[in-house]
Amino acid sequence: MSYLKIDHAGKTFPASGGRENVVLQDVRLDIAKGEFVSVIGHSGCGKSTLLNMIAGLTETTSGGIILEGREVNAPGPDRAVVFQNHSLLPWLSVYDNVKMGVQKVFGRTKTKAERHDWIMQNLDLVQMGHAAHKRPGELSGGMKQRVGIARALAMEPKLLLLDEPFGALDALTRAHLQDAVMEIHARLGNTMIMITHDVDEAVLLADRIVMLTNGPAATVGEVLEVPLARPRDRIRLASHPDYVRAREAVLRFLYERHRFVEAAE
Ligand SMILES: Nc1ncnc2c1ncn2[C@@H]1O[C@H](COP(=O)(O)OP(=O)(O)OP(=O)(O)O)[C@@H](O)[C@H]1O
Repeated sequence: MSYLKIDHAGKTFPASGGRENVVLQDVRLDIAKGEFVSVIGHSGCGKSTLLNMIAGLTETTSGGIILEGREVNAPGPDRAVVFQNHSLLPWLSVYDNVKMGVQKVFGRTKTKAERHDWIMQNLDLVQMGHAAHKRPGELSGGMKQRVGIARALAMEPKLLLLDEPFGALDALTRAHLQDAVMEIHARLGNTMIMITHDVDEAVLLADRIVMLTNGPAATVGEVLEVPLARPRDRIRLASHPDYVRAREAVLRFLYERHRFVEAAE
């Protein structure tokens, strides 16, 4: 039995004039515990919709999402999401933003002192302990994303769902945060699913890359194993034959699909 099973899942939205917009159709995927999966596909194909279905924020229209043998049909603290644009509450300090989730999950099982230590431990994990008292407005984009990751991790979710978390960041900050996510994954061994538009990011981080076909009715087109040992070093990997091969395979998939769309228009 797989840890997370996306079982023939589909999503149709109502469209204007009584029509229907079939966004995803028959998506099938089995994800193992501790796996890092990247999801890539052209803009608008349904990546966020898929992640939202796993998060329980969007209902599936057909099929289902099964996490550890139980069907997902609502959001829950066992699935934390980090969005591209941080969703921190601006009137709360960094500390209190993380505390909100911690109270919800550990309000009954950890003492106040334990919860405090846990909040600080998670902020330190993303090197943001020093900014615990600051408000989100006083932080850079990269720092806000770090806090968003800390807040998600502090809930000890079974699944960490990352929806283009670094899309709005400059290349250097992005690289630092990619390294931070790889370290966290190595240390905690959590199951992570990350949407990205960035082929290098997908190859660097993932154990497997799930490539979605173009919409409408997008589905899994190809799944690529990334056979690179960890820890991964971006500089050393850049010329590694397996890295280059994986990168090419993803580019080819996207390029061929893209051409197909143009030809069909
Ligand atoms: N709540 C909604 N109601 C109606 N249609 C929606 C809704 N959410 C998404 N869609 C439609 O579903 C399709 C897929 O959107 P989605 O955001 O999942 O794509 P995406 O692959 O994540 O795009 P991008 O890469 O540009 O972020 C789009 O056509 C979008 O208009």
